[in-house]
Amino acid sequence: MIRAIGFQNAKVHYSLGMLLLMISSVATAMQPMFVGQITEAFAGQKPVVVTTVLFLLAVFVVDALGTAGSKLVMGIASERFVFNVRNSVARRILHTNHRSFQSFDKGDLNNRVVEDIPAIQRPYFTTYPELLGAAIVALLCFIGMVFTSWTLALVLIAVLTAFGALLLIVLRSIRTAAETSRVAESAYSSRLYELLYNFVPVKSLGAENWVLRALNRRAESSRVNGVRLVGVSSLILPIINMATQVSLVGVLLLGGVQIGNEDLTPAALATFFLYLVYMISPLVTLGLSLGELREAAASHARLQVIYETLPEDETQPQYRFSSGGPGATFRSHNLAYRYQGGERVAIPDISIEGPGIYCLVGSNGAGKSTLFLLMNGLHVPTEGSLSWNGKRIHEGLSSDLRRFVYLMPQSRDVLSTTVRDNILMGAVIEDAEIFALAFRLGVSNFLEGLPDGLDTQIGHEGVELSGGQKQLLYVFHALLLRPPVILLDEFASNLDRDSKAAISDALTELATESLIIVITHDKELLTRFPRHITLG
Ligand SMILES: Nc1ncnc2c1ncn2[C@@H]1O[C@H](COP(=O)(O)OP(=O)(O)OP(=O)(O)O)[C@@H](O)[C@H]1O
Repeated sequence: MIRAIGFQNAKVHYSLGMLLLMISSVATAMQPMFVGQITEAFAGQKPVVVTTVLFLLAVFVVDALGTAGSKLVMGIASERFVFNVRNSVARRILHTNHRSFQSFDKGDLNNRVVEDIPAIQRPYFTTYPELLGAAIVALLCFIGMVFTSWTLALVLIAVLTAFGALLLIVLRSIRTAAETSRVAESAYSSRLYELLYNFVPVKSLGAENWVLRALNRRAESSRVNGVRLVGVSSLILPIINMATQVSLVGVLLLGGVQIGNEDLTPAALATFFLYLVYMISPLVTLGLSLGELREAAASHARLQVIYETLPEDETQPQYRFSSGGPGATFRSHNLAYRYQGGERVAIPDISIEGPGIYCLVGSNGAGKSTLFLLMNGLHVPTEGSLSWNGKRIHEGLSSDLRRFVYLMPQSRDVLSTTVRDNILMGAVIEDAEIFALAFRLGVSNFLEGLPDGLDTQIGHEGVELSGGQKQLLYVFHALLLRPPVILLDEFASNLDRDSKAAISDALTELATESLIIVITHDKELLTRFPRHITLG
């Protein structure tokens, strides 16, 4: 499946690359034959045939051009492969349901996309072509050897079979070592992610050394596993070296004996030896490539897990929510949600009639944020039921439901893009409407003071916004889109008095047609919006 995704629009380049590679490999394997003929002419003190020399030069050129051309088109195809798979995995991650997404560690997920995808393209674009080229050269050289001296060729087979068996045992251990090494690297990446995210608290608590020690422990585990992998992989080359040395010595000794017995001519031994030398480099490539294949298999398995454990979210909801005029109604019955860690959050039976504004209150951990996630379908109830406008919510409805119920979560950050993109998040709304809203909220100065207006870049390459300015942008989205239901989790915690009052006015106006539920601990807002729903 991953292979089919990766090869979209890359097959033509790939096939051309393979063809060029095969041509250059045949050209390589023909060289000993021509060199052998020239050597025999020298040895027999006969004139060298010009066409043989010309053929030798021609195969040199074809070899060089074929190798370079093949590398180029394969490179183009491999970049396309990585691009395709990255897009597909990112799509799967963003389209999966919330519960499956939560089961993944974010650093680990990042590591799989950034590291494992380039790792899995290697077999197709480097290893298999190398294997094919090596196999063609080795096979043709071997045929040449059989025709030169079949007894020496038999000895060679015996030696290579013995060392081949040894190689297989090593290759099996490489796959296991590669898997544990990738897991350790991901664990390091996850920890690093968390710590970078918490840079400010770490610095202000003076916890740099404590954090470094935690990071070092993961780095140490990654190092130990890396060493283990390098350790097993490093056995490949000595095995191949030994195999070639034993082959070379064996052929020379046995060939010498055969020459003594007049079963073989010195020129034939020279040609056989030449074939063997030409065969050695492909054999080394073959051994090393097989090792790389085992490492890539480990990465492939990690990516496969993403496709298997992140199901694609529903694309065609069977039921379309519509506000059907003002007044969304919500009901819950025996509702509970159990987190994967085992925490069970029970929600009392609730009945809410829109439009209007309600405050959702309760102590820390009472389940307010959990209820919001259930209300907009990101969490699917593990017990009981909930319904909007009499329609019971189940998993298949969630994507349509989220267009009906807008949720602004408690923890959110701006994206490194323009102010306009951060406000709209893909929605199509005229700039004039954004400025009109800013004017109504009394925050025009904020938007007009930005260096490039709505095109101002936010993030490390642009301006930094204050916590309150960020919250303004998040609330803008809801006020502009005016969805039938709006859930705001602590929307005002960083807003100044004036902004809070202006947004509250705007929400009150919006609440004539929409149902707005606000999670807040703010006394002013609790007084202003007197209808409360209490949890816990
Ligand atoms: N991702 C999670 N995995 C496991 N348990 C969770 C998760 N998120 C919340 N919980 C648990 O669910 C319970 C309810 O949490 P929730 O965030 O809904 O409370 P809350 O009322 O919004 O709290 P607060 O006012 O502090 O934001 C808590 O006991 C919390 O530990």
